[in-house]
Amino acid sequence: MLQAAPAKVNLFLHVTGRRADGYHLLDSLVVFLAAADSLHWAEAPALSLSLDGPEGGALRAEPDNLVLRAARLLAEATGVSPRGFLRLDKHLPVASGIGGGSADAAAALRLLCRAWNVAVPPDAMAALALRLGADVPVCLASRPARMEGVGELLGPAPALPPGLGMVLANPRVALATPAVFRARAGGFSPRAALPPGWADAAAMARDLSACRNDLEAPAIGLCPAVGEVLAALRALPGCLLARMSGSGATCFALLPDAAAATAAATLLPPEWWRWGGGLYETPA
Ligand SMILES: C[C@@](CO)(OP(=O)(O)O)[C@H](O)COP(=O)(O)OP(=O)(O)OC[C@H]1O[C@@H](n2ccc(N)nc2=O)[C@H](O)[C@@H]1O
Ligand SMILES: Nc1ncnc2c1ncn2[C@@H]1O[C@H](COP(=O)(O)OP(=O)(O)O)[C@@H](O)[C@H]1O
Repeated sequence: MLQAAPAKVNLFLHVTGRRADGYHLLDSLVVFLAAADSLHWAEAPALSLSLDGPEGGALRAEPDNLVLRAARLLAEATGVSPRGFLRLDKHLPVASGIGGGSADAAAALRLLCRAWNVAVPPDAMAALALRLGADVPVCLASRPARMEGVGELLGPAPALPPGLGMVLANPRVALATPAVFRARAGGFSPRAALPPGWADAAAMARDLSACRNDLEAPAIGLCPAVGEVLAALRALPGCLLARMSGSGATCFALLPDAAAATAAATLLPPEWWRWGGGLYETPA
């Protein structure tokens, strides 16, 4: 059994406030890309996880993978004993602002519901997801969404133009989310005003240019290479908009089509993690 765990990109990220517990209130437009980890499950009496793939090495030393935490939480919530051999094929860089860990956790919840033949009502599933991370609820459906609250309030995204292309680039520096939030200075941004949809990529880029990622400046302060990545993305042929995703350090460039994005990614420095393609096609 197999479940894709697609990368998320925050097309903009406004920090609109702060809760008493220190978590930040956000307004963000989230889309999912064909760039993905994949999680595999096979029958086995005990629960285990192996890490594979080009980015698996970065996680091998960590004691508690989000996939195993998701599995244990689901088992506890449904009263089953956790079982199965899980293999995570890791392609997305760790701690990079494209939600790889959150996508893996969401994929584990979905895959194990099928594998263990358990059903959890959508509201309870969303609550379980939120316990694993603020970004996990939006990753459960892996569809474009307007994300607010600390990540738990999900609404429809504006209708997106078909065939969008996206280039991702990461300078191979891990940025820890809490450190970037801590480095943020200044006040809060307003909620963005968005239209019901965009007819083409240029119109979308124009409206998105009026928004921002409020974590971009603090991330550049902690990791100046983010500035170099943004400059390189802006110089790509066909780039309509370049911005950092989430708490970084991965940045994206929006292009009018996926083929142009695939070609453009090859122009970036080979020592960076780089990817070009289209949006994730959510299975019906
Ligand atoms: C910033 C975002 C934007 O999509 O993406 P990433 O950079 O992680 O990809 C997310 O809100 C991250 O979500 P996630 O990575 O699941 O965060 P969590 O594990 O829940 O929280 C990690 C830490 O980030 C800070 N945090 C996270 C979310 C939020 N709304 N406010 C916060 O202040 C807190 O310091 C928290 O302890
Ligand atoms: N399967 C996983 N993939 C990525 N990170 C994981 C995973 N399991 C646990 N982690 C931990 O979660 C952290 C990623 O969190 P975060 O900084 O929010 O990443 P991102 O910005 O990519 O969403 C990593 O530093 C790592 O310690």
